Formats: sequence, structure tokens, C-alpha cells
Amino acid sequence: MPEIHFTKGHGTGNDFVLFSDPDGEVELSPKQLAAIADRHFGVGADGIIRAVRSRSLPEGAAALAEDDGAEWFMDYHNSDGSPSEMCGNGIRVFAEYLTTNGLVDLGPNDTLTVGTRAGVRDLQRNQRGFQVDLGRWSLDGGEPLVRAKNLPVARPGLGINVGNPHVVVALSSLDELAELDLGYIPVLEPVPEAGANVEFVVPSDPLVVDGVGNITMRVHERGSGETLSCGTGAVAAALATRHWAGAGAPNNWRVEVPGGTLGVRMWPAEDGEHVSLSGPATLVFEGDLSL
Ligand SMILES: N[C@@H](CCC[C@H](N)C(=O)O)C(=O)O
Repeated sequence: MPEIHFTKGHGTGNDFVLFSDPDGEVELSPKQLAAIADRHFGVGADGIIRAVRSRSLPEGAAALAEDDGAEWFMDYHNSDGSPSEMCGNGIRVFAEYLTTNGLVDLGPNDTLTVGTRAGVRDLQRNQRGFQVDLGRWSLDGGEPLVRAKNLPVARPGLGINVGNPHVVVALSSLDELAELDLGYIPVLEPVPEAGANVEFVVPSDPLVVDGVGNITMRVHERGSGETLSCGTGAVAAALATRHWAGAGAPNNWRVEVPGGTLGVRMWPAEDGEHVSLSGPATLVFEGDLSL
């Protein structure tokens, strides 16, 4: 029966159970992962993050081939036990966990390279907490129709991939956003093969203040339900809003989510446009659990 020493952490209220398994010895089943994430019978979390050395798991080989500095791999699962390629809030909390526990030594101007199922990602500390370069993004997933509880008519969404899949829907007012009942899973048509995280976005009026675009968002996460925040969702929402706003729209965005504020920046890199996410990363408490 595995004993696990865990840390509970969050990024803008998107909360995680983190534990370290350097040699890849603790393989948890989807049922065990879901039991840990259960808010009534377990620790409670939107996601579970295992810190495992890239060399200790098969998926880590691809990360090391991409960058041999990716010593640690973020093995991310949603609260229903399903794996995901990427978590924008989780990877910042993962960085805080690795540094706080002395698993990496990160100077103020150093870069931390982390392996994920979406590829290798770089992080640096900044004034908000951590900034992560989520790499290149793509308009991917078409424009499915989205139905949600308390949304009077179906709306067209925009599919965006930032390592994991998202569909972003624009709403007309904060009242409309508040009325949504995301206790029910939004229905997408056509249904994306790999599912999707769905973000509902209201652009601020005025949209741009001092060169920064402003939006408010709620999210229903694939595999976790409604959460207080989704980092990759905030990035997808900013990218979709910039796309809809057209020429002249800014490359810096402030995204308000129920759990706080996230920053998104699009910037030209050698291999194409990259998008970065900034926000806090907080460790809350530690404990032990036996399964
Ligand atoms: N909360 C995360 C995203 C977690 C994974 C997502 N539910 C998926 O299945 O892709 C974030 O902060 O990005």
C-alpha cells in the first residue's frame, strides 16, 4: 500500500496535490488519482502532479531528446484520473514545489526546463510568481457550436491548442457569464475527438487600457469540471479575443478568473509566435496519505 507525502498548492485557486517520485516507482491508477482528488473523501484537488525524473518514465525520453536539461517531468492528471498534456497553473506550482523542496536550484535569473506531455517548457521567476513559455500555439479544433446550461442559444466557439485543447466562446456581458451553470458539461458540436477545455469570455469595455487587453473568463475543464482558474485556458481566451479583435489588437493581456488574475503575452520567437503565461504559485500545506 503506497504511502505518499504530498503538498497541496494552487495557482489562482486552481488547486493541485503534488508529490515526488524521482525514480518513477509510484504508478497510480485513474481510480486512485480520482480518490485523492475527491473533495469529500480525499485530499481534494483539480489535478494531481507527480514530480518524476524524465529519465525514469517512457514519456520523459522525448523530453530529454528535446532538451537534456529537462531533468524533471510534470506527470499531470485531472481530478477524474485522466492524463493531460499541459497545465499552465500547475507547471508554475510545480516549479515552486521543486524549488521549495530543493529538488532544483533556481537562481533569480535562471531558467527551469520542465518535461511535459506537450513537450519541454521553460519557466522563470517574475514579479507575479512564475512566467512559463508555453511555446507555439495553433488555431486547431475548428469552430464547434457550444451549448451550456443557462446560455439561451448555442454560440460558435473557436478551437485553440496551446499544448492541450481548448474551445473559447465569447459572451456579451458579465451577467450572462455569471448566469452560466458550469456544473453541467458544455456540449460541443461536433464533439472533439480528444475532448476540450471550454472557456467563456467577456471582453472588457474598453478592451484595451495602456496597451493591455482585458477579459474576464470562466472555464469548464476537461476531466475536472468548473475550476476557479485555468492557465492554458486564460492563454487560449486571450489568443481568441485577439483573433476576434483583428489588426492592432495588443499582445499583452490581463485575464480575470474567479480565483485571481493571470498575465498573457504573445511574442515573436525564432520558430514562430510563442505565448507566455504569468501568475502566482502558492504552496499551502503538506500531509501524508496511504492508498
Ligand atoms: N488547469 C490547467 C489545465 C489542466 C488540464 C486540462 N483540464 C486538460 O485536460 O487539458 C491549466 O491551468 O492550464
